[in-house]
Amino acid sequence: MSDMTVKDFASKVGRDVSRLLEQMKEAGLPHQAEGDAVSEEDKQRLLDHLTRSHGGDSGATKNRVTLTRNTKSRIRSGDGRGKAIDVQVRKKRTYVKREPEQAEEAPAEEAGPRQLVGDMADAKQAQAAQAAETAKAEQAAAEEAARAKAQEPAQDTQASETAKPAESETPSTPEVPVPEDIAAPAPASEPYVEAPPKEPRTPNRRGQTPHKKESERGRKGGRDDDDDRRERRRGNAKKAKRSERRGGRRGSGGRDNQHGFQKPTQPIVREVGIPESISVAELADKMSIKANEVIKAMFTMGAAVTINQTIDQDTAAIVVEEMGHKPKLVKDDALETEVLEAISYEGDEIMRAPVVTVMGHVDHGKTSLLDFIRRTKVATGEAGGITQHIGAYHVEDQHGGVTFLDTPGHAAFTAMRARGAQATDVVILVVAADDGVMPQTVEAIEHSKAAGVPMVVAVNKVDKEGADFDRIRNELSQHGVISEEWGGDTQFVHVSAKTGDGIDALLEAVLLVSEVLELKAVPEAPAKGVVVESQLDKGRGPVATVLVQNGTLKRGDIVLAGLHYGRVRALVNETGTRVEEVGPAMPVEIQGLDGTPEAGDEFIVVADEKKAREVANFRQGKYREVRLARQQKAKLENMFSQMGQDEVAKVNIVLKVDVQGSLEAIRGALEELSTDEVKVAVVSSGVGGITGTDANLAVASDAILVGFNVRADVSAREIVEREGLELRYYSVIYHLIDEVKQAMSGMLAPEWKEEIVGVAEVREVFRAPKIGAVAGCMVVEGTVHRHKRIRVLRENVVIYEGELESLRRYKDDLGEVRSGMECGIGVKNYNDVQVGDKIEVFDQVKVERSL
Ligand SMILES: Nc1nc2c(ncn2[C@@H]2O[C@H](COP(=O)(O)OP(=O)(O)OP(=O)(O)O)[C@@H](O)[C@H]2O)c(=O)[nH]1
Repeated sequence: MSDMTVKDFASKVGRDVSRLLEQMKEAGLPHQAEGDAVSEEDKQRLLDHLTRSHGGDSGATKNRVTLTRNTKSRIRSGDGRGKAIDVQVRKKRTYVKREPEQAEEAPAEEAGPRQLVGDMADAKQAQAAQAAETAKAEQAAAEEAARAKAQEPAQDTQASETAKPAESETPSTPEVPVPEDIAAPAPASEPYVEAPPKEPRTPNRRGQTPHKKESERGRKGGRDDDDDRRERRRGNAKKAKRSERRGGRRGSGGRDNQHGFQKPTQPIVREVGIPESISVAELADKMSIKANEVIKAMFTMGAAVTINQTIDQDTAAIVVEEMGHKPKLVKDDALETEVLEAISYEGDEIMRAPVVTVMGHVDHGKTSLLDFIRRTKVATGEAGGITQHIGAYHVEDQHGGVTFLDTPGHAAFTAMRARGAQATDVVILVVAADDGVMPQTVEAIEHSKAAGVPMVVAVNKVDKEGADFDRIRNELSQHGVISEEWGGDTQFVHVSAKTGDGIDALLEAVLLVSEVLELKAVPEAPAKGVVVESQLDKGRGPVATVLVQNGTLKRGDIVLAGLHYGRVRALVNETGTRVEEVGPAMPVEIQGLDGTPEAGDEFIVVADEKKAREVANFRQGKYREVRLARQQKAKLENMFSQMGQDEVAKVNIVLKVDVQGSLEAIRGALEELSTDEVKVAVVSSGVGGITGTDANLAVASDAILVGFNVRADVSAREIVEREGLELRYYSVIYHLIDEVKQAMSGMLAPEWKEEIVGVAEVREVFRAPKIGAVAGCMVVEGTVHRHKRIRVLRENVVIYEGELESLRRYKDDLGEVRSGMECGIGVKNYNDVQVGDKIEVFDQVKVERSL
């Protein structure tokens, strides 16, 4: 074969002359110009160099060639008119000569480098030709893939049907250009195999993990060459082809797409911190699982909960254990504890005055007694001698001081105790001499005994005739209250709240008891005590009467009381005098709190205002949670889910209606709904609008507020809003009964609910002969719509239901008028509108249920 020039050679191999020269230079050949002669040896050197640079090693055991190809095609779905999708398939195939002996045997020398490059060029042409055929082949391959999929769906893990056929067709199709001179002759059945996939980063994935799924996946995806070869040897060409496809893709995926995640082989057991209450969503989050799983788990445990429902610590702990994690109960009042523990109450103790509560049966003279003592014993202040009523007062006797809590009756005493406050040292039990021991006398005895508070019996009304002291002693002894004369330890004092007889003796007796009790306090300490009562004063803001039980409360102190806190702006005692400080066992009214704490709330003086605020905020949050939990319980919709949790589910209702007649009917009908499983109890009912007292009662008794043709007033609505009470309005008895019935049977909650969309207040009424009454209104809430149904309310009671005849503003007829605007309203077929009435516009809205 005669030598040729570089130019000839370049044109022969279809290469750019300069590029070829470059490659020759890289191969260490001396050629510089296109006219330089290229010998057979030069070609051989160039070939060796090129082979090496393609990852092969001439004469070495592994030769490889990499082919890349892009094909583009367009497929149409359906009958050809459907959506056209462009499919681009990028393929990179590396072929490796695996068997060195075979390579050696190969007559590579015979073919020669010229042949090689020539064939390389041919290969290019073949490739081009093949591209034209690709679409056809794709079609065929798609069909084949579909068939394969149908036959072995479990094995086919490929995702994209559009990309799959084009790619899968390539490696095994005969037109793949495998240059014979590189791909030295090898057994026809197995000339070349694709480069084996790199070992996945997880070594020996197959069979190493105990998870069945994982190992299966490993087996499927990680099929290696050995498997493939074995399959080929078996002559199962089709299967081999498929596995090759899979293996090839997995191979490259193994290299490029391998991620570092390893599926944990053991379940992860987390330590889950559970606060005192937690929502289902939060709990799931802490366990790193979906809320649905928690809901499911709880459902199997017999509790139906919703994602936002708050559950208590104990329940949450059970759920966490059930899910295989470790619960860790967390006290979330750490800050509070820290603040409280930081206060030191160390110091010299002094004797303090006793705090007294007066109890007894109705009309036995409790108030009279308290009033008499206040009137006669409280030193009048500078403000014209008028004593101020602040819920507690202090009297000084020649024997010592006594502080009276000015809220007679055991209801107040117990309410305070229910809040954890033990304010009373001594109870004065008032028994009217002419009436004797009555039911509430007995209750009072029980309450004070339960609190472990000693008693002094004041036998009152001794000025009246017909007193039988022995009978009283006798009756009381039956309840464990035995007078000293009879060998017991209770002092009996005969008094008259009317004349004042025996009052001094009574005070003396109280002081005697308190001496035995050795009541002590540290005056030189930050104050702490209990809230006796509080209210929102129009001029002064929140004011609270507190009883200092220990320490000294000073003006300027930072007080944390229940859910509220504040700097004490002013201290006013029972005589109306402003004071700078008060010591132990003294009542005082304080101003400066940011809200009104509840009677019975504890108050403390803290050093840091910021911490006081934080604790108050925390308490408010906690209070809200407790309230939310309670709300959930009191909802009509949740009634069914409560069944089975307790022995008998109970739904409490506070009912207000428009007229006495409906009251009896509704009350009866509701109570008749009670079954063995669910008890419907109307805890309170009455005629008239829903007031703040009704709402408070509903709060206290976990009840639903139901208004039948009546509406809630402002204070009630405020409480409803604040406490999240359920307030429902009805105007048809059947609807009310039906909804409660549905809730009881666990059916869906009412799908349709009335929603008040606007309220207009009647400010003036114009009467025109033709059109009747037109109400000049101000829209005070929402929007008044011309075409929606309306009700006319008087004193929050519905007096008419119908629709609007006209809605006007100046001379324009309007479809709707928004809040804050005036308008003229004509009610269809109703002319009795009066100033002060309200016109409420309502809508029927669909309530979406969520469990
Ligand atoms: N004669 C006489 N009447 C008295 C005496 N103490 C109270 N009363 C009268 O008894 C009635 C009831 O007295 P209250 O002080 O209102 O009795 P109470 O226990 O506070 O009653 P409730 O507040 O309803 O629980 C009033 O009419 C008093 O005037 C007394 O010592 N002698």
